[in-house]
Amino acid sequence: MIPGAAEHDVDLTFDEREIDQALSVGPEDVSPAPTLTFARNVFVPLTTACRYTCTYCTYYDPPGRATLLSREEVREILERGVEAGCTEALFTFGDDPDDRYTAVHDQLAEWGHDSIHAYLREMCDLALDVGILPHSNPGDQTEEQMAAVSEVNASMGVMLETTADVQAHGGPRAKSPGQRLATIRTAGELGVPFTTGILVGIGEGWRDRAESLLAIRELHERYGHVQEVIVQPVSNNERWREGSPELETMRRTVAMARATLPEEVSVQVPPNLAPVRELLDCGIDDLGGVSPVTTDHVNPDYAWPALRELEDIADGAGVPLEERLPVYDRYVESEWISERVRRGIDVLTRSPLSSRA
Ligand SMILES: O=c1nc2n(C[C@H](O)[C@H](O)[C@H](O)CO)c3cc(O)ccc3cc-2c(=O)[nH]1
Ligand SMILES: C[C@H]1O[C@@H](n2cnc3c(N)ncnc32)[C@H](O)[C@@H]1O
Ligand code: MET
Ligand code: SF4
Repeated sequence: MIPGAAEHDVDLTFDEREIDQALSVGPEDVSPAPTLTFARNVFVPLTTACRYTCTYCTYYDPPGRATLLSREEVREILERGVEAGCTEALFTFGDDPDDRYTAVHDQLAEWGHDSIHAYLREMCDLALDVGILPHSNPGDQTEEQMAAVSEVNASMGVMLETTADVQAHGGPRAKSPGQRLATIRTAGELGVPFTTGILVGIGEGWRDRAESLLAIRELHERYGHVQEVIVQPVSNNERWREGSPELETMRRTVAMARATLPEEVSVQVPPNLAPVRELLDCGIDDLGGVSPVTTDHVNPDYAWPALRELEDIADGAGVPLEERLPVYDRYVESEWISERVRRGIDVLTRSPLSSRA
């Protein structure tokens, strides 16, 4: 049983046979993708406050140090993004930051907001005004929280991380796999194009990886909302010293993801954290959000490769590199996309992505 699944009323029905099937997949069983995509983004770390303390994460600050970006700071980042031709504003920050930190709560109140989601909504609105599409990943969300921001986001996301009960999520404040799955399900119920993924090397085993991918597949089969699944290797930093997964582990996991997930769901590996050249034959078809402007605030020691290097990676594999929006094409014309976001998309696509700087 997946920890927290019963509590969050998540019932998944895959069986042992499907797990065995996923476990039997290797790189030789999948084909390389015919194209590689990426999105040009700016990272907007709204706050470093977080209710959790994942042991692999350097992003969160202890209470007292945590900060909140002001509207003007956010505007400045967004404008730099637009100038650099970015299409995505990646809003990602600590989970429920106002829950544990009175300073964050008080600052929000001073700015006239009763929750981080109310502020996020205003910042997404600002992004659309400035001319860039919001993709928010605020961690776990209730239906009410997600509904408050879904119509001002082109897509949203949360990493499942793993369905296993790992020590990295231990302690009194721990991510619950059941709650993560409930967040992914909520996105499906609300019709939000969604990004999720697994974090590899945090203490999970092969069976857990198979189970995590099957859980994502089942939720996607119900709602059709998963646009991409990130296979992210955990990276070393000053809090996490247990190392990153071996190349062979990444190769088998990417192949497992490709073989387990339906064809329309992209398999993304971030080029700053993994040797993507050596994973292309395992079925990656997306390199995720890459920023010409901001650092990866979650993994600040790992710089983004230049766009020229992405071209080089695609060339090496003999496939075209294509820029995409934070929302995948198949959702753009659907009723899931609000009028407000559609207008933002129209403005961006009037100047073809391929002809931009
Ligand atoms: O720069 C990063 N982008 C991350 N992204 C952004 C992602 O690369 C792109 O924003 C998506 O591909 C959407 O275009 C995430 C998005 C999610 O929805 C969920 C998790 C992540 C994780 C990261 C991350 O660690 N670093
Ligand atoms: C936004 C996402 O960043 C990921 N994340 C957090 N810390 C690390 C790390 N050390 N290495 C790789 N990914 C990490 C988690 O998967 C989170 O969901
Ligand atoms: C640095 S993690 C950012 C998003 C959120 N706190 C999560 O873990 O999912
Ligand atoms: S990974 Fe996300 S939830 Fe975990 S401590 Fe870092 S910011 Fe918080």
